[in-house]
Amino acid sequence: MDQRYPPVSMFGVPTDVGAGTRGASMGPEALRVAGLGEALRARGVDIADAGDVPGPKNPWLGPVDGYRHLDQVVAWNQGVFETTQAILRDGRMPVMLGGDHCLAIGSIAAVAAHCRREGRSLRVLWLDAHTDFNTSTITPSGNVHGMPVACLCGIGPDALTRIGGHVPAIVPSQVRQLGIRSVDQDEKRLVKEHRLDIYDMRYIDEVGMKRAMEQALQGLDRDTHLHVSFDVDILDPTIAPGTGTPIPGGVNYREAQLIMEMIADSGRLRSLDIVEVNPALDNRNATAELAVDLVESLFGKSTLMRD
Ligand SMILES: NC(=[NH2+])NCCC[C@H](N)C(=O)O
Ligand SMILES: [Mn+2]
Ligand SMILES: [Mn+2]
Repeated sequence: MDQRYPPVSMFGVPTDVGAGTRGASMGPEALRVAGLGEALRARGVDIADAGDVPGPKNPWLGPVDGYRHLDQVVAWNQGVFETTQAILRDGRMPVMLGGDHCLAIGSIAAVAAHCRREGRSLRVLWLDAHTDFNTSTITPSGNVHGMPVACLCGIGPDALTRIGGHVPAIVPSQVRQLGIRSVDQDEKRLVKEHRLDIYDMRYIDEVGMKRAMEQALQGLDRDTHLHVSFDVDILDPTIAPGTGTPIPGGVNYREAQLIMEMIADSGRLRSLDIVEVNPALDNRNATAELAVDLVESLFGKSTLMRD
């Protein structure tokens, strides 16, 4: 299997405007300090650091009409969209360092537009404790990081659903969600209604991670673009405490490695988000360091034994 990767451009998006706890804005620097660039370079990946996307400061206000900081969320996502698009046009693989998970609206909208242009199929693998499928009317918090999947599927405010120029940017059948264990009451109804393909922790407990991942990756073909949106709160909080909305009962270290190894084996990874690292809540950068370790596996580190 072809284990080579296209050249990578990582970029930081230092904001927490979509979250209800401050600190994910420090995520990009924490991932750099944990050695993300060096680790991938040591693996032979051609990786450049495109620096940080600019955007407005966090005004730290309450929700208005069901959204907290909607204007700021839109502005940041516009920047993410443009940066992701420019990287893809250069023939490189975008790796977004968040920031909170609302930023996946911009990155995935750009990836979807790119796939549409190139006539390639897109699969989104959403690694998360949460389904992030809320809307302004059902959200318990108003935090837009709980809404990106819905927005990408065309359910949300125009300013966010239209970012990629095509509404909806993606359809639910392109998405697989893995690691889920916290879904709000009305959000449950909505994900069922839209038939999201969800591999929740209960399912993983019952069938095991190998089988769950095989199913989540089923149907990829030679020219499928696989986008991985890695919310570090998929991990159990005992190993990844540095995140704003930790939920007990997450994936353990070996399960997390297996997820990444199986994605690497697919040979289809073409874009990545690493989001919700919150250094203010972390224990000596352990969460960023674990994320770097896992991303190394995503780029083939632990396939050595099978080469
Ligand atoms: N990307 C995240 N960490 N999302 C957490 C969302 C939590 C909760 N469901 C909410 O909507 O407020
Ligand atoms: Mn999330
Ligand atoms: Mn989450």
